[in-house]
Amino acid sequence: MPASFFTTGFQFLYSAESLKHHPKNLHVPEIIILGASNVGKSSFLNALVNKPDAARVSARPGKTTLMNAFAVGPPPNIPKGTLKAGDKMPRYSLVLVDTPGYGFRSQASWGDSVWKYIKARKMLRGAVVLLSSEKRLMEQDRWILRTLAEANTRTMVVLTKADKGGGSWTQRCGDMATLLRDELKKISRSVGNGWGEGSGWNPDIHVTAAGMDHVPRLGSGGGVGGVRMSILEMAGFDLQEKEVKKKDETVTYGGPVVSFDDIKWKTG
Ligand SMILES: Nc1nc2c(ncn2[C@@H]2O[C@H](COP(=O)(O)OP(=O)(O)OP(=O)(O)O)[C@@H](O)[C@H]2O)c(=O)[nH]1
Ligand SMILES: [Mg+2]
Repeated sequence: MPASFFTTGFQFLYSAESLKHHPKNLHVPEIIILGASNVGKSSFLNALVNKPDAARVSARPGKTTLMNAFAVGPPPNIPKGTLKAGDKMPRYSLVLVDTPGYGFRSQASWGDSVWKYIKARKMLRGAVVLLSSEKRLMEQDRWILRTLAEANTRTMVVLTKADKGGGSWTQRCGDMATLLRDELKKISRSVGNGWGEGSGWNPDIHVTAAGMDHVPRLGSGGGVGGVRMSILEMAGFDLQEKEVKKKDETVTYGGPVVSFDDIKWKTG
């Protein structure tokens, strides 16, 4: 069900250099994909929408240079009365925003435009922060997690490239998830604005191998199924129904999500 949601009505929307270049959006939830250069953001988006060529991917860092917005999902059920005069009824339910990576030729403008977007974008409902399971946490990763905490933006962390790196991926990713939860708890405590475990950051740290169709013991699709559900949950959709339905903005989701452990055990 979440899979078909992400492949329905897919379209490229626009590229934007900074906040002022994003067209007005008052109705459709947005999810931003963040992470270091070359971590696999564009590959991850392509895996989500099940289209290998949706966003351009390259082995060389610095491929994505603008914020690129993509639409997915069926036409939304927005009551006509809530549309502002002159606004068109959107034809899709969710916007996914791919971003340029940080850490490559360190551009000051990157931090500035993403920071402004996170602080000011009205329909931003959540962020997916990608971290490479073959690398250590970088200073910029900490900065982005703290920025999201300060803006009180719901955040989920996804470890990518589970298929790379030596040794057992379960051990490697499990250790990294433990370290990250400690880091996230530390940020929660120091920011102190209610951005906590569950309410701000998702305690389930998902693992993906977006670059591959099948990873042994990770299941077909490399953990993307559980990630799709968590993204829909952050964006405010009801996953208990047969169809994916948009929830009232004030209702918080209390249903099941596929956790890191579930992925590990269910597909073993
Ligand atoms: N083995 C493996 N390779 C991956 C995975 N995800 C991405 N890659 C590879 O990593 C490289 C970078 O992927 P991109 O998706 O372009 O990374 P990005 O984060 O969008 O990079 P920038 O746009 O430059 O910031 C490509 O060669 C991908 O094929 C993965 O899960 N496993
Ligand atoms: Mg990219």
